Amino acid sequence: MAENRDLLPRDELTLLTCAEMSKSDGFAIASGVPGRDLMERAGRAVAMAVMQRHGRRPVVLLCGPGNNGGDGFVAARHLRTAGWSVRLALFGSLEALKGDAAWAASTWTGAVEPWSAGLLDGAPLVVDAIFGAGLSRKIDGEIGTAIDLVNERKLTVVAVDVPSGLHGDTGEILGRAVEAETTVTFHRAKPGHYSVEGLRRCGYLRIVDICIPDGALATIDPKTWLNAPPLWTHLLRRGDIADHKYARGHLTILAGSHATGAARLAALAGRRVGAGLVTIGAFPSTLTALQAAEPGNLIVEIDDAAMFERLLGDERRNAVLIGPGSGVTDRTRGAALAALAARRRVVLDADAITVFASDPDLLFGSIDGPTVLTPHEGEFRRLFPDLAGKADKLGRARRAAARSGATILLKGPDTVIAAPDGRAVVNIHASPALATAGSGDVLAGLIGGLMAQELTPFAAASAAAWLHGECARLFGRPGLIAEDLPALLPQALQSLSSFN
Ligand SMILES: NC(=O)C1=CN([C@@H]2O[C@H](COP(=O)(O)OP(=O)(O)OC[C@H]3O[C@@H](n4cnc5c(N)ncnc54)[C@H](O)[C@@H]3O)[C@@H](O)[C@H]2O)[C@@H](O)CC1
Ligand SMILES: Nc1ncnc2c1ncn2[C@@H]1O[C@H](COP(=O)(O)OP(=O)(O)O)[C@@H](O)[C@H]1O
Ligand SMILES: [K+]
Repeated sequence: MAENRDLLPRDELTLLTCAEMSKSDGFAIASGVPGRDLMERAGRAVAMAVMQRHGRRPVVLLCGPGNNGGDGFVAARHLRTAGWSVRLALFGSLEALKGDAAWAASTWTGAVEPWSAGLLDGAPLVVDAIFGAGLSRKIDGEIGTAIDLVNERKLTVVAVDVPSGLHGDTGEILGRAVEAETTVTFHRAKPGHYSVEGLRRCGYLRIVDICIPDGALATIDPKTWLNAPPLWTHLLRRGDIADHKYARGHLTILAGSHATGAARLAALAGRRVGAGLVTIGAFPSTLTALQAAEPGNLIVEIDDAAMFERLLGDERRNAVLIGPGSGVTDRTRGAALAALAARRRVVLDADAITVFASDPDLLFGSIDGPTVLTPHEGEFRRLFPDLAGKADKLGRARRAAARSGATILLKGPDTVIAAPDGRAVVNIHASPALATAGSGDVLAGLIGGLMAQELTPFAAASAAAWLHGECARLFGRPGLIAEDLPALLPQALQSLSSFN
């Protein structure tokens, strides 16, 4: 198999933090593109979005004290030139505007009004140019009142860069945030756009090119991408004439004393995604039941961790999945430690995460090879109590990956996959229908199946998360259950041909 089966960074899928975006602007300006040209393009793009997405109607621009407000002044000018009825309110004073924003305000010949609730009478379309990348504290006072009123009245809002109140990096809501119909952002999206709060508030996201030179990304060395097939589709095996099943890897899954369905779902996913063989290590009392199930699974008896360790004496068992239905037992803990010590490609999910709750450092100290942990928030809390329950999912997953030495796949509508070296991918290719028992087992099986085919943990977890979401989307009607997902994998894999 190919030597480097890692994710391929793609410029077009890069996500930039607010600081990285500001660095890009700096690069553009240093390359001879004046800052006001960037603002002109940004504001014009906002006006275009308003006109393309909405029929002509009165529009009110709410402008803040920084450059986000500057974009608003430019948009107001273009809308008025196009014949729209435009009113503009500024939070703060014209005299206090600086730099490009002061220039933008000087090109606006209409009235600059103070904020008043009356501006929203008659349900105008609202352009939210209050705060963007410069949001630095909770929104309250007059601006808070204005945002609350816009939201309460359910006015149609086009937001500039981010809905004001949404933090572009962490996806946190600082006090409150605008609920937008469309958000127009510039150059590249930010992680916050794809956080749960961002997905709720951005509406349709339009990413506009404002002519920042290509070289800008190279100077930033970005570390975050939106998950999509161009990152990893080249790593998926195509059939080779010399193939044999061992060439496609052998995934071994540890089942428990009950809930054998979890291991079966994972095994189906592992085989469908291309592992050459999948073995289920069965507890003695479940042996017969598992042997009577899917005929393509190999079943071996595993009483305890020592037996599992002996099983790994076969070098061809290159990937191991422990956790789905494995049980929170010494057998599970011992098997996980044996797989890590044997430097196999290891996926630890569910019970194999929970079993280390009393001693996470034992787990972290044992991770020295390609490893993925796939916690949901509850399981994450057990291993990383100090990082749990806060905003900034991306930052939390990154810190967990650095601390544990494993790739962390932190689940949810905005699944984050973070590698120990600081790289991260955000996956929003999903469906709420995945919130069904057993769907996580399928995901774990997909990761294990791809690791068996020697994808790196980061690439395997990214590809698996996308394929998992694609299966749910392909189902395309209500009533999805976990069993449906593996059956849809062939179609999901086939759909990747359009990305080649
Ligand atoms: N140079 C660039 O990077 C470009 C930036 N552009 C726009 O510029 C924006 C960033 O501009 P800025 O850095 O000036 O930042 P913002 O315009 O987002 O806001 C900064 C101002 O808001 C104040 N502020 C922050 N949080 C507050 C709160 N909760 N309550 C009250 N005041 C608060 C700050 O003290 C500062 O005065 C981007 O979002 C984008 O819209 C575009 O013009 C394109 C080019
Ligand atoms: N609202 C949602 N939108 C998108 N994906 C979701 C949502 N809720 C759950 N999922 C996905 O479904 C899977 C559920 O996994 P998990 O909680 O481990 O379930 P189980 O253990 O029952 O199999 C995860 O991949 C998660 O990201
Ligand atoms: K905004």
